[in-house]
Amino acid sequence: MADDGEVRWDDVHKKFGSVAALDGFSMHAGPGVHCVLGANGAGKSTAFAVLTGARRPDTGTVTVGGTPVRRGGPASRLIGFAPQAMFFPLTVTVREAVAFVAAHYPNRADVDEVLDAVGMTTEARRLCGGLSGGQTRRLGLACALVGQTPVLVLDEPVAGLDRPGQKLLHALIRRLGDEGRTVLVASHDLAEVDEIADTVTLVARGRVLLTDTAEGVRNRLGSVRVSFTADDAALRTLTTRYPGLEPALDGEGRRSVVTDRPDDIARVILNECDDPHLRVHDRTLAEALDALLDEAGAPA
Ligand SMILES: Nc1ncnc2c1ncn2[C@@H]1O[C@H](COP(=O)(O)OP(=O)(O)OP(=O)(O)O)[C@@H](O)[C@H]1O
Repeated sequence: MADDGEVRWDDVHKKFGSVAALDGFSMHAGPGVHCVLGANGAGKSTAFAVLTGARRPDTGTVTVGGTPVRRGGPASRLIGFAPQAMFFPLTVTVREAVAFVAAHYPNRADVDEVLDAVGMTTEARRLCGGLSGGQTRRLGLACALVGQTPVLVLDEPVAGLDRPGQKLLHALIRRLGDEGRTVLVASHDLAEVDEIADTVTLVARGRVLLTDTAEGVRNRLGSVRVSFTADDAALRTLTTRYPGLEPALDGEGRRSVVTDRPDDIARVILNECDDPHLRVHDRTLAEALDALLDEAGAPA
């Protein structure tokens, strides 16, 4: 019997008219934070919609905790879902809206604690109709969290939140992942992914291109960046020795290259320059993802 937090899509197809939103989508995730990336229209939200039972796949299977998903079926009690946009009755209070959602879950959290977790304590008695965009987003997240479900599906959770709200949410998502919940996050924000992801999945044209650990993605390509200052003669020597190398220039006059041969590059720079201020940096996850998305022709 699969753990309640195990989610799985097997060869899922879903068309809207002639558009194949999912075209053989297969993915598996267990406890931890799993970031799903891909261009607009890649199929991320549709993959989430078939997981939560909001949409029915044309073919293929989707399971949560080993149970096939169907609208209103038992698997839906295992999932807390915050889609990109949520609409609330204008004349109920924030607290009432969260309490209404909580009533559908057997293992619900204390409503006020959840409102505190998303930074909405002072808005608890406000009417939903009077909330700002960011406050409505936080309310949607509170509704996703209040069921204390083993699986959380968050579609661009911090879009529209102010910086303190983003930090609060990122810390919360990390904590939920560390507690052993399965948290699926669709995101376009590579810095966010770098901060919270245990695994990264790239989606393009309705299919999964790759899934790897954050560490695995960092190591997939030439994994370090070498930065330095160099005069034109030294740069010429470097690019002659390594054709194809195109050192980037930053605003402070420093050059940098991403390479899987940092020792060789560093040796040339140290030989050619008197005072190159050489630094070797670990490549960030965002840089590695950018390169992978470019390679796949699938911008984030
Ligand atoms: N209800 C719908 N009717 C018609 N086409 C749809 C519908 N929902 C999604 N699509 C189409 O399916 C494809 C996948 O859309 P989806 O919303 O899953 O992409 P996404 O990866 O979540 O994009 P974004 O990053 O913009 O949110 C797109 O071409 C989209 O236009």
